[in-house]
Amino acid sequence: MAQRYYTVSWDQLHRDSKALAWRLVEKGPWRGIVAITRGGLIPAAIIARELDCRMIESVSVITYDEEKLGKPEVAKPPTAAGDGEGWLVLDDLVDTGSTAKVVRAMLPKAHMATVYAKPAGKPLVDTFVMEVSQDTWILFPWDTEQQFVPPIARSAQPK
Ligand SMILES: O=P(O)(O)OC[C@H]1O[C@H](OP(=O)(O)OP(=O)(O)O)[C@H](O)[C@@H]1O
Ligand SMILES: Nc1nc2[nH]cnc2c(=O)[nH]1
Ligand SMILES: [Mg+2]
Repeated sequence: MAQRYYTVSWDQLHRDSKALAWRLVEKGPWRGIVAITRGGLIPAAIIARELDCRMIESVSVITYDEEKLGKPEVAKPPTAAGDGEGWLVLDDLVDTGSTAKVVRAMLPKAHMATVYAKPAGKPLVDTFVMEVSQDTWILFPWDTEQQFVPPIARSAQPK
């Protein structure tokens, strides 16, 4: 289990994805975008809009069962992106780098980018926006919902 959580709101995800688009627009032009599903789909949609790109491919890699790391399984390989030359591969984050490694092997010439990166996976991506520590679990807006929390005074330990 992660030692801490970092909650990302829809607003923040939109802002951080646009910041990534600003970095990527300078590195194009791009033939198309390969989204690593499922987490890469929303950043890919935001970035495709900013880069004016309508050629979207997907690759599905299943690496985690909730917070439990497993062996990456390719549920759907990319078919339209060849060896990846001129293509941009997008994911929400890189953590251990297991997913990125598998996708790199399929698309060796692609440019890989994520919105968030942890230190262990950082060397596997070409561009990212924000680094978070390795012991942090990022909670995306699709993983969470707003709910009641009790006042601090009621949950604090008595002295
Ligand atoms: O760098 P890694 O340690 O491989 O972790 C990063 C990957 O883990 C998550 O995907 P997940 O396997 O949970 O699937 P999902 O995107 O379908 O939710 C996340 O979206 C990245 O794709
Ligand atoms: N939501 C989420 N999925 C992950 N997969 C690997 N690391 C993470 C993380 O920090 N948050
Ligand atoms: Mg994923």
